[in-house]
Amino acid sequence: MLITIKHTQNVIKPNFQKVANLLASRHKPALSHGIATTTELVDGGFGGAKSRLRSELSFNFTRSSSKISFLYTPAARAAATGGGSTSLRRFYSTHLEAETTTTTSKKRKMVVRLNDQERAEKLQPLLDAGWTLVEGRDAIFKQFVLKDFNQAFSFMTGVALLAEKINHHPEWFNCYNKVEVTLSTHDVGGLSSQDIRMATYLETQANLLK
Ligand SMILES: C[C@H](O)[C@H](O)[C@H]1CNC2=NC(N)=NC(=O)C2=N1
Repeated sequence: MLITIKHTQNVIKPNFQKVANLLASRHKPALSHGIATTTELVDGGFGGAKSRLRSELSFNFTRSSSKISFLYTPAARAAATGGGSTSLRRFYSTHLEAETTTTTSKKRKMVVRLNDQERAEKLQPLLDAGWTLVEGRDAIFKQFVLKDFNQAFSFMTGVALLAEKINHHPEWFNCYNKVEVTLSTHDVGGLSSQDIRMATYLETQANLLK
């Protein structure tokens, strides 16, 4: 069976890459390495029969990079090269192990829920500034009262630009000069540093408009 470079580049590697990127963006500190396996039916080369190829994706995450390598298991190697011509074997074995290393972008911040110490240090100043904890949710709420609708909407526009920039969006309601904002991080099911950052920005912007 001929695993062409094209197949590896166009199918296997990008799929693994997607898994790795997802894991890199969502992995918990505890998850520093692991093995993911996938099996796929791959056309045999030169009219060979289809066979099931089981590949292993092994990954290791460090703070600044995630090293992803995928190896075809010995069984797959045997299945893939057994019976093939010598040239096929040679081709297959030279392209059998491909290693990709991606460096998760330095900018991507791993988002986790605030721990107790962070809540005491970072959440308390916001509660002092009028934010309240939402009943039954790990979220914070505040109603901002601006001069008029025009000011309220420009306030929201500025916040919307930050929301897009940091990929963190408020749950909000606007009625004339009032803007009601609820913040929580859906991806982690509660408050994270993103909410602190967004709330702090809202406070700064609202104070500028006073
Ligand atoms: C797919 C997209 O990146 C995610 O859904 C982002 C978008 N904005 C978000 N906003 C908020 N408040 N919480 C999130 O978890 C979140 N996740």
